[in-house]
Amino acid sequence: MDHLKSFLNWSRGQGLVWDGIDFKSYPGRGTGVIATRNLKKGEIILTAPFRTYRTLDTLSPQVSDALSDLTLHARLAADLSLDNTPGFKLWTDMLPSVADLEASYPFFWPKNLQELLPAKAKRILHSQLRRYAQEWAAVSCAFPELNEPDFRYYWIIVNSRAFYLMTPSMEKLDPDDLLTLVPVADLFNHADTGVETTIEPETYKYSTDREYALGEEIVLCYAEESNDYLLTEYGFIPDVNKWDSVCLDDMILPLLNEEQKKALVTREYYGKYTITATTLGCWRTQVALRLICCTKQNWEEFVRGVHDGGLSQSKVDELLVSLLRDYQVTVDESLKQCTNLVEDQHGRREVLVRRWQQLREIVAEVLSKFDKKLENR
Ligand SMILES: C[S@@+](CC[C@H](N)C(=O)[O-])C[C@H]1O[C@@H](n2cnc3c(N)ncnc32)[C@H](O)[C@@H]1O
Repeated sequence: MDHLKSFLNWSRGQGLVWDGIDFKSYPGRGTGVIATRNLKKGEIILTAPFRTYRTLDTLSPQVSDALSDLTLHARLAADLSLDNTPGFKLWTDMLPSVADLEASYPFFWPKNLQELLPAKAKRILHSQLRRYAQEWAAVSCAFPELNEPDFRYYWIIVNSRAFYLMTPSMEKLDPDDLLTLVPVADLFNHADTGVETTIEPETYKYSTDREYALGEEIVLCYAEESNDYLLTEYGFIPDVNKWDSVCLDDMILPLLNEEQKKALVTREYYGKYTITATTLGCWRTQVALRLICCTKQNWEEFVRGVHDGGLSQSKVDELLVSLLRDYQVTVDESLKQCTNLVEDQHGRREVLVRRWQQLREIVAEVLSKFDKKLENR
């Protein structure tokens, strides 16, 4: 906690201002933000001047010059790895440790555990690992003195703590170049909904999205995404996530022939098929399944909004239910494999088991809704 106090004192000195909040450690979530009085909706709790951020504009000239072709993510990670200023040391001292990250991030897990992740999480992870390998190859060539564990650590730190912010000077930038590290604001933990941000000349202001009672944790929504995404990008799975979903790509895509795949690509409906506990198949899922169940002409008309697809709905529902029943078998097998893993002190087995249980619950809920829907037909 002393590290946190020193960092907060330094941050105040840099011009960060907060009111009605404090920072404390939460079991299993690291440091978070707590209300120190009852807060009304819309109260400004944190003001962070642009000059305290680490962005494209604050990269050291050596990193900017040598790595101009790389993503800002990689350039920020290299810049952090090479920084040895005293203020920066105060920040890094209170960051999660290497051991914390290694336990929670699938990126660091051994291959046998990575292979047990659900398909969507695996896809995100593989793309992270591919990108990381390319970026490290370029960074190590430009800065041979850098050691890989440092770069890898900061690469994940940037991944888990940077926001996409748009300051006026960034308006013309490529979206990837909006990545910004904002000290202190990066202490908010995540939940389904949370604090709001507004931009004022030279500062970002963080305000309450609702009333908070004294002692309540104040959170931010990092992304309205599934737990597969939160696990691979941020290293945790919340118990409650109204944005959670099951990705059906691995079940639907193999059912499509080449012509059907082409039709979906042309219409920009290829992949990202999901179900949630509240939707019985998202719009994209409805589109893809209809292509399998209906004539091409009927499908074209559905996609163009000529009709609502009501006549083919029961066929679509039946196909979806049979896919979900098959998926239930996959889920149960994966759950069994994860449950049989040897317990490890990092809690990774527990995370895998919880994730598969969550997917099982969503599928069971959707199937029970379908049962009711079919009964009422
Ligand atoms: C932006 S930082 C938030 C501050 C962080 N807790 C700390 O100690 O520095 C994001 C990290 O906080 C943790 N975190 C955030 N929200 C969480 C949640 N709801 N449950 C568990 N861990 C969470 C994860 O480790 C995540 O990678």
